Amino acid sequence: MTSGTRHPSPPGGTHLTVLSGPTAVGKGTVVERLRADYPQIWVSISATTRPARPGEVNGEHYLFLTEAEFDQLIETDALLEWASVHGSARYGTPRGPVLQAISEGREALLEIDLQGARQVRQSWPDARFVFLAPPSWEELVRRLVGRGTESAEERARRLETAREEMAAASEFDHVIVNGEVGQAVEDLVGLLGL
Ligand SMILES: Nc1nc2c(ncn2[C@@H]2O[C@H](COP(=O)(O)OP(=O)(O)O)[C@@H](O)[C@H]2O)c(=O)[nH]1
Ligand SMILES: Nc1ncnc2c1ncn2[C@@H]1O[C@H](COP(=O)(O)OP(=O)(O)O)[C@@H](O)[C@H]1O
Repeated sequence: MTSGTRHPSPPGGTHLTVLSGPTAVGKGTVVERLRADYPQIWVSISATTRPARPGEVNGEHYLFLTEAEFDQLIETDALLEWASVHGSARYGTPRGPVLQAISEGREALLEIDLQGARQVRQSWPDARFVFLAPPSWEELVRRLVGRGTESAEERARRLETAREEMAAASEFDHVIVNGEVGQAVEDLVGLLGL
């Protein structure tokens, strides 16, 4: 789904980290805490075709785009990766801001799904790939139910995908278990060398 553009490893090692993990493992929660506690880390803002939820700000949580606008980004090779997630909306990482942040010497973090992580692996093989795992399958289900944002039918669909995603953990360079949020953030920051 991405172009064939490859990015060379920058001198001094990689500054790009990709965080993935199954639905409801706590990716959003961990990244939110990281943003608050470590503002020096640059976090990518994804483009998406899903509608904004109440309280979400365009350009802050996501770039909310129409299908045509998203198509335009694909056609102009402006996305580092993109994927249809949970069968509905498309999500993608704008390439320019990532390159800009890295050229400024900042640590850059992408929170994207497994399909996106695999694409970044193709174009940016030296990036650091981190899988956020739940303490157990039962706890993952508890978090998904506890969040209360999906219908039972949607939850079942997501758990099906989550089973496949859990099986892909070994593709990643590092696995962090999200037992306690603060500890998971510290583990992640440790990998970034901060
Ligand atoms: N490939 C890809 N996946 C993304 C991107 N941004 C977010 N995602 C994934 O899309 C999913 C969004 O999930 P959802 O629960 O519907 O909404 P959220 O509240 O926006 O996270 C999560 O699995 C994210 O990891 C992106 O830029 N690229
Ligand atoms: N370490 C944790 N311990 C307990 N509950 C957590 C933890 N991390 C996240 N949660 C809860 O789990 C649910 C899913 O977290 P969320 O960040 O929305 O997941 P994701 O972004 O991976 O889909 C939320 O209700 C969140 O408050």
